[in-house]
Amino acid sequence: MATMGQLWTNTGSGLATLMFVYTIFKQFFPQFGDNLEPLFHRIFGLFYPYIQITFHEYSGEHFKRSEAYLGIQSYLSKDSSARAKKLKANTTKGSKSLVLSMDDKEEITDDFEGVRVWWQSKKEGASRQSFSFYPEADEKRFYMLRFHRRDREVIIKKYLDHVMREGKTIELKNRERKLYSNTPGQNHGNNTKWSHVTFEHPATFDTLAMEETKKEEIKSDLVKFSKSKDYYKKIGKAWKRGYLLFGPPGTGKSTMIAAMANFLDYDVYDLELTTVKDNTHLRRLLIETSAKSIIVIEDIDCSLSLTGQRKKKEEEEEDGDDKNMIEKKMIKNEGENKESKVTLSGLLNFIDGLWSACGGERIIVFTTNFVDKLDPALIRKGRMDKHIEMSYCCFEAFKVLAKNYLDVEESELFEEIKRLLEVEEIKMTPADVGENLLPKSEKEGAETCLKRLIEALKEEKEEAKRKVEEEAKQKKEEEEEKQRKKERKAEMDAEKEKKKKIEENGEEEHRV
Ligand SMILES: Nc1ncnc2c1ncn2[C@@H]1O[C@H](COP(=O)(O)OP(=O)(O)OP(=O)(O)O)[C@@H](O)[C@H]1O
Ligand SMILES: [Mg+2]
Repeated sequence: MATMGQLWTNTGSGLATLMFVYTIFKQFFPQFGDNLEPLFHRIFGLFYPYIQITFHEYSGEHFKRSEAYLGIQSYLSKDSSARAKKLKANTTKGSKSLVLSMDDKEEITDDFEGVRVWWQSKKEGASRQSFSFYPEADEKRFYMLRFHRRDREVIIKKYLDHVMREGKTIELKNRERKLYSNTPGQNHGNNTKWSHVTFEHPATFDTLAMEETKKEEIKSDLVKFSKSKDYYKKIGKAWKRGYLLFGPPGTGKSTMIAAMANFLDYDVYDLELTTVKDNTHLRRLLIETSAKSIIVIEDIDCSLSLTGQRKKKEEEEEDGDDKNMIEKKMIKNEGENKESKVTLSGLLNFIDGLWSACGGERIIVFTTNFVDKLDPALIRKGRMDKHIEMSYCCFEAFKVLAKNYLDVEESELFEEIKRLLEVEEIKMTPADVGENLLPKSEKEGAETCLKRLIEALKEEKEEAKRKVEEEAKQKKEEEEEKQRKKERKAEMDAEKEKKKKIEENGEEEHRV
């Protein structure tokens, strides 16, 4: 009895013969060729149990590569680099690394839910003899997917979706991420537009100096957000999340944003509100942002009329005597508002409303040095979902910096540093700690740097002590001055009282 292999070989050669006969027949009797083609395909289909789908590189719009083709290319790149024997290396626009894909005429197999498929990279078209600047223009590349017809359901309903989804994920991972900014140098008429550079900030959560538990909490919050597309859809909320980072300068707010972007593989839009003319312009800029991005507004407390309204209010509450001063300030505020008319409500409306229509996930991050200065409407939960305090360097954070800067994980000097940071509670920002740990010459070893940090911490302690003493002294002097004023006033009052009495007595004597 013939084996399965022999059976297929026989069928295969039978089909080849049929094809050959048909081609000859078509050449000699072209008038019958077209009529017989459907019949031929039907006969061929009876013996050939496979279905083929082709995905062309260029389809539809001219010069625009088909998304499906690119998705498949990315999807297959992970397997082809491991399995195909002939590979092709490409740099695609916006990709940060080489994309390896299988070369023309190569075939690889893929298994999905127990179903096997075959992918082939193919090329068709004339190879021109004449010279052209675009020698490849006539070549048409495509991927051909082949599968057994009994698997049609799985392939059409599930597998192709799976390929596209995975392909997109790989594409996103490979893409070059961008840092966008709306700098005033890029003026178009009156409005600034986004310009971009490659985003290559090296900060990661591993290099971020912060308590481990806090880092883990933020990381899992980000992961949960990025995977919650369906959840946000279900609850009818725009797929966005707001973070407020607050803390003194040099505690790592900007570094944290870079670490977030690197962690999620998102683009960053650095929005400079002072160059945004008005709410309409702001809206346009925000609508232009792409999905998978972090929109950053740094130092929100310094951002013009957002706090301008508050400034006016505060001024009204000021001592009425200084009217001239207030008027001057008001004029100044109006001047500022003229330059930029972005309002708090404009920004809030956008955060709350329009994003729902934009689709795609976005994170918005505000940073500030003074959280108390912000309008409560801006930072209420729901708008800024997570408030993260970036504070002075703790021992755990120091250890991260020591590892980053000096490659040191243990040292007997650590005890002293721990005591200074935890027992003495000396406040130093991670930026200052880092500056002290940074070797200043080739010769400087880790120990020298750690000792420099200890000295700096001690100096900081002295400085803090001096400050406290100075403040106490100033306060005491103010109290004394107040007391003196009080006593002087009491003396003057007594004097007045005395005078009054004398005068009253004089009048009485006069009357008597
Ligand atoms: N938590 C941290 N972990 C690691 N490096 C840090 C940290 N904080 C500060 N640094 C270092 O200090 C420098 C300044 O930090 P960063 O710009 O992030 O501070 P910031 O809080 O944004 O300050 P500002 O309020 O002035 O904008 C960074 O280049 C970084 O190297
Ligand atoms: Mg900053």
